[in-house]
Amino acid sequence: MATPLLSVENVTVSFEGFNALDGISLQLMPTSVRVLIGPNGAGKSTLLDAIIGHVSPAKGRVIFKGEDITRVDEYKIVRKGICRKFQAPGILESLTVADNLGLAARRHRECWRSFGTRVSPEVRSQVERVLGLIGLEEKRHSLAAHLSHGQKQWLEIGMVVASDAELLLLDEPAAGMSHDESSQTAELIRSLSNQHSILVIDHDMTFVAQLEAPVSVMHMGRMLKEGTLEEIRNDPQIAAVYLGRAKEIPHA
Ligand SMILES: Nc1ncnc2c1ncn2[C@@H]1O[C@H](COP(=O)(O)OP(=O)(O)OP(=O)(O)O)[C@@H](O)[C@H]1O
Repeated sequence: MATPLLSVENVTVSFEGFNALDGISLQLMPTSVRVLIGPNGAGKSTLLDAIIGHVSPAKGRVIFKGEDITRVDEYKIVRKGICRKFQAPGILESLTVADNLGLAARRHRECWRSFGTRVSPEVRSQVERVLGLIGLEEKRHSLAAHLSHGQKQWLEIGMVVASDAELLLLDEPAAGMSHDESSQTAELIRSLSNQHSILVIDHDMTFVAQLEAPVSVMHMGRMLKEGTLEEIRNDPQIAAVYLGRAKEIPHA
């Protein structure tokens, strides 16, 4: 059987005695997409924080590529190949699209001493590859400030990809997008799963259905259920957790 890229094993995270994560476990295989849903306060963001080393678990382990990273510093975890994209784009608006991607690629390939010198052919080809993936070739010389909201989100996903991360953590990547942009984002994430593993938090069930991926449902810091969107949708326990709102989950 294939080895998981990521294993979260019985992780507990406490804030002043309150368990935001309460012995949660999750596995993610290489080149796969997983969607994380759950009501507000379920612990979804805290789980991403625990994976990336932003909070330190009181109990349990996080294993990435067979290595225990539970208490490794956040910046070292990023270098090991996990990268997180927050809901608000973190791009540099005064730089061009290509320069934003170049920065992300260089962070991992070249030491900071070489910053400001010529861009290496390796970085240049990485920028071209990612521009193609995110569909922004035509915008390569545009300032990031001039992009639409959806394009800014795609640029930031591109920056995560340019950094060579193997595991991408995406927090509501389609938030605030039009229906078309949202569909394109789902398509982009599906295509990225050829080379990456992607853990996506989202509340928008139309978007979740478009990802065509297994869904993990969190509730009160625990994993309530994992399955297809259809299985999740038909589970009465989950309907109760969402106080009836699970009926809004569309058929996959
Ligand atoms: N730094 C913190 N200090 C204290 N409590 C926190 C902290 N971070 C999160 N919590 C609490 O932990 C619980 C889980 O929060 P978390 O943000 O992980 O939930 P979530 O599922 O991401 O919710 P949402 O969908 O609203 O973003 C909440 O009750 C929250 O108030």
